Amino acid sequence: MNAGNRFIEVQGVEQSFKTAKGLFPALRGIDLAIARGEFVALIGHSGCGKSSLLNLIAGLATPTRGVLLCANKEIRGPGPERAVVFQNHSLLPWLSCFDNVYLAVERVFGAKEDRARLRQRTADALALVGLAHAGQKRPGEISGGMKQRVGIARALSMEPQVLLMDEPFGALDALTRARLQDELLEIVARTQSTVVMVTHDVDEAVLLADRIVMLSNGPAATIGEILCVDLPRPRLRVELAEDPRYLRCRKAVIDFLYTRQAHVERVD
Ligand SMILES: Nc1ncnc2c1ncn2[C@@H]1O[C@H](COP(=O)(O)OP(=O)(O)OP(=O)(O)O)[C@@H](O)[C@H]1O
Repeated sequence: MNAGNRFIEVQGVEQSFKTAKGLFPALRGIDLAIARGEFVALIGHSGCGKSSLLNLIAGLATPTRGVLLCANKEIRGPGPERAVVFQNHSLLPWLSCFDNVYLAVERVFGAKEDRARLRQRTADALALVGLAHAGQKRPGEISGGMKQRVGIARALSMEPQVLLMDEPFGALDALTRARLQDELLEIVARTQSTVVMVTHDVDEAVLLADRIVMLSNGPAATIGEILCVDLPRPRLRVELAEDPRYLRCRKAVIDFLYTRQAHVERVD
């Protein structure tokens, strides 16, 4: 990766948490460079520190040691260029889907653009995830998959340079999850976004990512291995199922998780 391609940089990062029993070292010695437009999946056993690393890139936490950069600027807090999608979608239940997205659009573009333009941006983002018809519904009136799509629309509506996703499909049934993965592949291809996604799902990581960053078990988790997924795009899940390259990548991740980092907790 050449120097100009180091869009997100994680340099010598350590993250420790204060606990009742003293300082808990969650992450240690994390070095990672992510290129603009790259899709990176973070995978590892439960509790190894995936969310902690994502939160650091999001600027929701500051590292105990080391530094994180986005476009050569130190990450010192959250910013509209780095939008986050959480597993629980975190929509405001009293607002319509449209207004949930509008709120984010207004925060980012409200100072410079008129109301009609902001509404157009909101409508475009909902259309991008196939929810043009559901704008007036409240989160309580739509399915889990639709809520997650609103969360993605809200993130995309900010035109972020980076999409940070923490197990965005983890709470969904397998079919809905597959559909949203396919939609995400299309959206990312269209928007050329840089994506960092935390997942427990080996197939999801291989289907979506350009590189899979595998974290070792904690405490003091570090990057155990990075796998380049050399599958051409567009990727079609039905064709991939029997592709030897797909199966090779899948096996490499499974070997890492179950042989080298054997652990009994949940990994799909
Ligand atoms: N605020 C905190 N205070 C104390 N310990 C924390 C805090 N946040 C995370 N930890 C600990 O740091 C470690 C890493 O947590 P993290 O949530 O990043 O793991 P994860 O890989 O995302 O887990 P999961 O896959 O189960 O979501 C865990 O042992 C967790 O208990």
